[in-house]
Amino acid sequence: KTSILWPNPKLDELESQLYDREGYRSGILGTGMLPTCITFFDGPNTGRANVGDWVRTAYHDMATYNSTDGTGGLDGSIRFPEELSRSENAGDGFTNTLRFITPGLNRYFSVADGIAMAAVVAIEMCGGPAIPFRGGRIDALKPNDPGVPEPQQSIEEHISNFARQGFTQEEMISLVACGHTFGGVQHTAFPDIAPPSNDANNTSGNAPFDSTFVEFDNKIATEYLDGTTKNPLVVGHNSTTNSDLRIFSSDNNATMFSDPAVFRSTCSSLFARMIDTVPKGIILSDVITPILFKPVEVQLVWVGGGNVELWGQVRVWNNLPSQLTHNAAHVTKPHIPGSPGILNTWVEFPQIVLNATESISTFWFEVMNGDSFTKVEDLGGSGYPLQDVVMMSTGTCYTMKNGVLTKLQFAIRADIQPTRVYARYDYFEGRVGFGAYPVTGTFDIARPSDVVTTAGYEIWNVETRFGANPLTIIVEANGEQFETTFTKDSPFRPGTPGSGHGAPLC
Ligand code: HEM
Repeated sequence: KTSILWPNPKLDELESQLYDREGYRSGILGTGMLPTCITFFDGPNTGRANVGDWVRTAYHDMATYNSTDGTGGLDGSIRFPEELSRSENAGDGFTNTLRFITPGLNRYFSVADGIAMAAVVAIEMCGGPAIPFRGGRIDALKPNDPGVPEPQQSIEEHISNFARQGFTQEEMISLVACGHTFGGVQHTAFPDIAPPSNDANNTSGNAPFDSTFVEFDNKIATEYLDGTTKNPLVVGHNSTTNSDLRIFSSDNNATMFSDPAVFRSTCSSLFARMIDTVPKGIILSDVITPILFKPVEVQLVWVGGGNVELWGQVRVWNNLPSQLTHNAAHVTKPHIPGSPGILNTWVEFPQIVLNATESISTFWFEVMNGDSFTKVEDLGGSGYPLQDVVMMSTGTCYTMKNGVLTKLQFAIRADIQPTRVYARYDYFEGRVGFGAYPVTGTFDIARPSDVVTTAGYEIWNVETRFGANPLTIIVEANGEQFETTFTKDSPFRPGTPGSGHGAPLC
């Protein structure tokens, strides 16, 4: 349903973060699993991998959930130093995860959605099942009550703890096995459980849960069942902390099955429930699926001289039509293929110059495949809507002197009487890795005295200290809002994506 509404910046952003995993315009998450799943934030030779940290982070953020009153859950509260310093959150895996994902967050992409999506992308890219992802988690503004299970606790405590989180005993057994197919116990974090290591390729002393600790598979179960497991929470020298042993055997191994397909589908649905366990009152979106032909940053741009250009790209999901046609003009060969994996491709619009006085209000494009079947992409007949009330201008530029200063230039339709013109920008509250989360601020823009009117548009020149990325200019008129967004990567110059992008220096 939501996928046919355009533009829908939040959906577009989440879809891109979820599915643009590598190459040009990739989001931040896929890069954590490339070139392989052994990749680790803190450098090689630690014996660790991002995938372990990311999946554990999602679980620990969620595990504070209290199903009786709907408090806690996956809400990004694990970013607070007070939560991080609890013994139930021992180790630096959470800070590693937060430091990796936070720079990719913004007004549409909360810490909580970032943590949930990081787990989904990591699990999928490391051989696991697809996990339906819904967006819309809202970041908590204070720490949650403690409640993450710890290895020295009794099986009774674990059963009641998981019940509080909303999981039965059987689901607890499965979820622990699904999580512990990745990663292991680090000596640095749990010196009493994992022995020290002299291995130069395992400086953290990682004792893996199974023999394939960066791969999703059911070896966590089969090695446990056939007695070959080295899982430090099953065969650890200190029986008090052998929590996986107590959990896995708590129903006489009835749940610890060896069928890989059942393991896969069970984990998919339990991981989905894990990330969808959010505080009461938060309503998540529908499952986000890839948009096959997705307009990206399509907008009308003021280029001066009374002219307007239609700029933008179409992202083609994971395949390549032989030709993409836009408003009947033949276009472009795709020039930036995504790398193997998910073969997303971006196709730049050709240069389309319009006189500002004969503006357009919709666009559409055609996709032709080898069999000469032509498919029109026009939002089911209505066309993709464009607004021409406020347009960014190619006259915008940056200076780096004394911090960043942006010289904004934008055009507002002269027949509009704006009741308010203002800017919206993103920034981080707190330090990255130490409680930071993205927030949005605004500032009003007064009509400059030197406004010039050309071809039915007023040209506004405004200086701002905000080198903000993105920076949105919003015009309120007749009870409606019209907006245009400047990003560092805005296609200020048509042409090859990845080069000549972004506002030029002044
Ligand atoms: C009673 C329940 C659980 C206990 C006592 C427990 C305990 C532990 C311990 C002690 C570690 C070592 C952490 C480190 O050294 O950094 C660990 C790692 C991990 N846990 Fe659990 N865990 C439990 C449940 C879960 C669940 C339900 C999941 C996910 C669904 C999960 C996912 C992970 C992952 C992925 C790692 C690897 C972290 C890494 O390698 O960086 N755990 N767990």
